[in-house]
Amino acid sequence: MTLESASPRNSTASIPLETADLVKTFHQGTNLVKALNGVSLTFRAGEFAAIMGPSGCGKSTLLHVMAGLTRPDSGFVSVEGEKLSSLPDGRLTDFRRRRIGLVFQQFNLITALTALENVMLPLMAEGGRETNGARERATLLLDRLGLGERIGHRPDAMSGGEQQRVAIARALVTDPAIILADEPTGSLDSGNGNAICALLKELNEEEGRTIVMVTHEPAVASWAGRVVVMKDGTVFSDWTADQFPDAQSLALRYQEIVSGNVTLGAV
Ligand SMILES: Nc1ncnc2c1ncn2[C@@H]1O[C@H](COP(=O)(O)OP(=O)(O)OP(=O)(O)O)[C@@H](O)[C@H]1O
Repeated sequence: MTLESASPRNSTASIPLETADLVKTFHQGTNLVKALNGVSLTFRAGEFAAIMGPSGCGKSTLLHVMAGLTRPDSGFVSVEGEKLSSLPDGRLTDFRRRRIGLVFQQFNLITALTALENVMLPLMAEGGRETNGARERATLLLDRLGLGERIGHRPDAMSGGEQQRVAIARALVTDPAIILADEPTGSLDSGNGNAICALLKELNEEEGRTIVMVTHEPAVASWAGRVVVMKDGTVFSDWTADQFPDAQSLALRYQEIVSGNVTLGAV
């Protein structure tokens, strides 16, 4: 079963996500850390991309900037042609809620709410009022993700893999232009991690969802059709699936970069 799209995901939005020359600096005591140092990337509609790189290279910062959770010092992010920097805070929050689906390593579900209520949250109107069709859409999504029997359960009564599927359902419920996932398998064992990767791949292939996922695991990144490797706040390499035929070859190439055995010109 494929969920019907309420938005023109593949028509007007051929470039759902673009970044241009992003720079982001953080203060750490008296030091300045350049987390992003000129990142320009374009993600096409229906693309499934992984962002990899050694710890501290700026992956999460990039994802947060693309999600509008962190404002860059310079450069811009454009989602479906809308520059996030041109939106004041209130409109940015609203835009993000409708057009960007977020998935985090720690699931970020509300423990006092059931799976169904968590998934309905992005559809609730001002004052917590239920909007038309919210319950039906959330139920359909949870069913689609194999959680039809679990909709009344609270997160602490669910496995990590189930909680992450609830979080993915919540990310999908507004039918956003893009799904941004920060280490979505990072808190899961390999079996549950694989199941989440398979689910993301299915959502990408069967529904044309554009997905950008941060991970430091080559086995997880190899599910994607494109792998961007970052180093020191910049894009070090940008590979398509034909350049890494399997997880093992990706792991080898990635390890060479992380260990410093490859220079930029050789990638
Ligand atoms: N809020 C912050 N305040 C200060 N420094 C920060 C902040 N967020 C990130 N940094 C620094 O920016 C750099 C990039 O961090 P970021 O979390 O984006 O890296 P990462 O590649 O996601 O790392 P990891 O794989 O370990 O999660 C790091 O040096 C980090 O210490």
